[in-house]
Amino acid sequence: MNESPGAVGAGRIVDTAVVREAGPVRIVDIREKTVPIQADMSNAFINFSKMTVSVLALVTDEVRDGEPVIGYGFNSNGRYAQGGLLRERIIPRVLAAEPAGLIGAHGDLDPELIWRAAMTDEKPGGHGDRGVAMGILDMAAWDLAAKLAGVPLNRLLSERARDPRTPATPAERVWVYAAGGYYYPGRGIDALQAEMRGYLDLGYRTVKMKIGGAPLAEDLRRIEAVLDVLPDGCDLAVDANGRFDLEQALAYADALRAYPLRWYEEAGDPLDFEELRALAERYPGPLATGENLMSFQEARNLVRYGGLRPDRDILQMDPALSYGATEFRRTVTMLFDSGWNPDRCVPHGGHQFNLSLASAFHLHGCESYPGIFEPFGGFADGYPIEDGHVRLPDAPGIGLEQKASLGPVLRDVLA
Ligand SMILES: O=C([O-])CC(=O)C(=O)O
Ligand SMILES: [Mg+2]
Repeated sequence: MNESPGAVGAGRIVDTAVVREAGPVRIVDIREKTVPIQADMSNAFINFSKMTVSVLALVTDEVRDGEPVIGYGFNSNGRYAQGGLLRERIIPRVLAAEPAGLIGAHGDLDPELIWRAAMTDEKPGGHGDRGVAMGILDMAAWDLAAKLAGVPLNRLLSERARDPRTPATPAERVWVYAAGGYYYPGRGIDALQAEMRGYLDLGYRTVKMKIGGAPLAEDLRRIEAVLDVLPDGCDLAVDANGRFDLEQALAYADALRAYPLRWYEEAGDPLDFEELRALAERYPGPLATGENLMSFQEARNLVRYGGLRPDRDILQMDPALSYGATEFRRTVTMLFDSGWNPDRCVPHGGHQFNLSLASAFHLHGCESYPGIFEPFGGFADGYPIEDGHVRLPDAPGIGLEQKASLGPVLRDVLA
């Protein structure tokens, strides 16, 4: 058993696993556990005191170094755990699938085939929480596929899931920015400034803060206070979490254009493309949105109808919340076909799965949540942020075992 920090030993499973004699690897068990990631902080729309995450383990009969090979997945923060959907529909379909039907051209378990089995008898539309549940399963399927292939996920995705227009090898480092600046009870501007200084000390060059949870004048004071602590070469993005109607979105836009913001995020409802279009006509700076689009089809509607500008705006679709990497590869192709370069994408989510996708598909970057949404947020231990960029570990899979604080949570799914 690997005793390195963060190793996810699962001896108990070895005892019960059907150890394979010959033939392709089989999935022998799928476990889901709902865990809290509560924090008494708020964006303009929700408070996170009751936030939860589903952690899922895909257990195989492949044993290496005395341990079964297991793929792990979880959802990004902001959408709740999906135990119901997973346990009632998605997991039983994968377990009921003919094992040989899940083996792809590479002779191993294929995430695309697992995805299709899980979506059996699901009608089009109605994405929402189903996209989240599928994202959790798909993350585990890709973690598993990369572990079985013995390569880091960014390399596997680059080899097996890359659009031909994407560079042939994964990016070695990815631009990341620190997302924080939430509203906390009784918290003043000094604490906000201290939080942002902390991100700069960690090596970040771009920080993000919440707006829309306070009156405009107060938000402008908060923004100016953060800009005051940012040295040259650093910048600030702001995020309204879909709080504003058109009138409010435009009032903020008119005030925000006085500041050199990196972007103005999710002003209005994620599906109100008419509001977004009007905002894009009025606000000259970069806009960002997409984290609450839960499917390829919704992302396509954003590109078709949202009035966004491919030369400056940022797309934040989060693969972990929207049917996974298997679906995101289709989104990448759709973007190329629509005259967008995927390097306008900066996925929401702040974890290693999306970081691997950003590297494999040469996206502009990836979100990061230093110190919040732990232990799910954040990257591998020993990979510091350097001048706003991070490198990826060279271990098989997503690299979740390279983050010691995740170990107990992953082990617990199997308990
Ligand atoms: O507060 C949230 O739900 C997270 C969010 O918008 C972001 O990371 O951009
Ligand atoms: Mg956001």
